[in-house]
Amino acid sequence: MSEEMMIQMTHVQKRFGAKVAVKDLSLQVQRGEIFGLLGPNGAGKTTTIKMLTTLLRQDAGKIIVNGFDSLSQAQRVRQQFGLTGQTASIDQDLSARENLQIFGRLNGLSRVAAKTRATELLADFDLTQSADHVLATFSGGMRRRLDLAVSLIGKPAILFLDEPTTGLDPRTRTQMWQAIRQLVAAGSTVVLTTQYLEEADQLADHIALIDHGQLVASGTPTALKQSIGGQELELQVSTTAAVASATNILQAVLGQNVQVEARTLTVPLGANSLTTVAEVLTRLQAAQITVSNFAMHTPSLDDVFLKLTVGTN
Ligand SMILES: Nc1ncnc2c1ncn2[C@@H]1O[C@H](COP(=O)(O)OP(=O)(O)OP(=O)(O)O)[C@@H](O)[C@H]1O
Repeated sequence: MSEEMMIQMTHVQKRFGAKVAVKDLSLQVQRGEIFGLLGPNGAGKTTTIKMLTTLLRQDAGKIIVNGFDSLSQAQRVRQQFGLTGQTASIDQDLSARENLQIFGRLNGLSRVAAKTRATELLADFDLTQSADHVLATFSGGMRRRLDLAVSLIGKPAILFLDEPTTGLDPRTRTQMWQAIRQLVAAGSTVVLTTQYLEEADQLADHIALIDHGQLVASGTPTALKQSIGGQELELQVSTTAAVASATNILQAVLGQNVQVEARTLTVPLGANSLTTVAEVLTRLQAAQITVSNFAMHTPSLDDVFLKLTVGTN
């Protein structure tokens, strides 16, 4: 395995009875990146994360985490990562600082080291001001940041973030994204699962989209969006009588097939789209065709998701 690779899964399979939850899945996570694992409900994300974190054993294939084999070196693999979602085990009657110190001690740090680490993490996650308040007074966003801080006590090489911002308001979500970006800037590798495609788009360097336990697409968010097509121009003419001549103009200028639905015309745009769109408008005006609606669309990750996955429901 190359030095840059933090996780390498090759031809991994997992069944539950007759149900194949993960089928011949191969994935690679580079050191220092945010890797987004996406897929519809039942796609196999949880099963994959459980195998990566040694909570489940795969039936076939190989998983190497930071150089260690998930089956024969499970203990070493467990030392490589932090997991979020441990807030359940955090004591509500203690302060953020006290909780961090306790987790530090549980992670094998000395009393002094646990204190120092707690102070560092409180500063990193903007919790210094509330450090000595009991958790019962914390907002959802503060709890989530503390949860992230707790998972980083042992300075893990990899962090698994499962739905890190579910239920947070937009402002708090943006703060969480900032905290995650800072982690990666400081050298961590993050594996992220999320229902929010915008979150993956904002954060992930690389995305693997899975469905029915199989990889259906992988790449940077930009590459995935480009893979399902580039920009489209959509315009609506005000009268049905103008549809035919507008179609001719679009075809002539853009050299692409025009999709017509009632008075709405849709056509893919190539490179130099702004110049060609300007020409389309000039020609439509010259032909005295009135446009009642006009839009340019760039595919979003939602489009990628909907186009490439089916899901179980
Ligand atoms: N312990 C189990 N026993 C039987 N089937 C299981 C078990 N765990 C998962 N499955 C099945 O394996 C498939 C993949 O499940 P998994 O939980 O990995 O999907 P997921 O992508 O995490 O879905 P979600 O987004 O809903 O959490 C599903 O069809 C699920 O019903």
